[in-house]
Amino acid sequence: MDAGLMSQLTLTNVSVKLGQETVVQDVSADLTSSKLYVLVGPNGAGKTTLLKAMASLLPLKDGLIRFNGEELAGQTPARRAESIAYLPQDRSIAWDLACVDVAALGAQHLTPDLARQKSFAELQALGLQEVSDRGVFGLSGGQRARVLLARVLVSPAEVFLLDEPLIALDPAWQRQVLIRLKQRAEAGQTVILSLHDLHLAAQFADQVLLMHKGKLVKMDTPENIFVPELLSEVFNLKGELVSGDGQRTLRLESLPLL
Ligand SMILES: Nc1ncnc2c1ncn2[C@@H]1O[C@H](COP(=O)(O)OP(=O)(O)OP(=O)(O)O)[C@@H](O)[C@H]1O
Repeated sequence: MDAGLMSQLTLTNVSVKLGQETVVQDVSADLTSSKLYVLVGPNGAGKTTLLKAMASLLPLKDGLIRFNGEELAGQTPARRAESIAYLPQDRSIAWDLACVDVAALGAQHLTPDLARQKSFAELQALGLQEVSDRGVFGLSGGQRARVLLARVLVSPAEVFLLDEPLIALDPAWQRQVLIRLKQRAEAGQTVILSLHDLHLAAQFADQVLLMHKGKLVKMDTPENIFVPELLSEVFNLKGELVSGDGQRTLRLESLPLL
């Protein structure tokens, strides 16, 4: 992508308070287009909260989030939706609409016919062409998760925020979805997702955001994040990343419980 067309999501000293607790603390990062970012961290590290804050679904206690220099908090939801799409962790769907119609809800910028066409193409890419006319209540958990992912991917947004997009997917579809998301990054979009599977994070991420206790410990390449000291300090795991033939393999062992 031409450097002049790069888009940038900028977090400056972002803190979020939930109840009495500051659960995201002083996070700063520049997230640019054409990259796949993976948020990792133990349960309760603040990944979901940070993604919701980036989607402007939570107010900030401190700090700023800007997209291409413009503060998101001041924008109308419709304006924000032009730049940012969000997949929540909750995969519930309220109505038993056909898959193709659920996915088309993400493409409100198009005419109904074009939205359905685009949504069918995305469902096809996610292996759901045969069930596209079926009601979502009759799908398996993994199929429904892919329909909701399609709804996000048909949007015109430049940034995709995806909270645990691989939940409920079998191992083959976990990889297919990551390949699809990587294609989106290569096509110039910014893809930011949370994952618990560190092996997949190591293989697919361009940059990893390592979170622990509400703080961004480090944002860097998998090679510089999955090092023995950080794996032990943050995850209580013994491990190392082995690179070769363009592949990254993470070897992990448990340490005794703290
Ligand atoms: N409504 C709330 N009020 C108070 N604290 C909350 C609230 N929601 C979440 N928290 C706390 O905020 C912290 C961060 O939660 P968050 O869901 O962002 O973590 P996470 O990294 O996504 O975790 P997981 O991997 O378990 O999904 C946790 O300690 C959680 O208990």
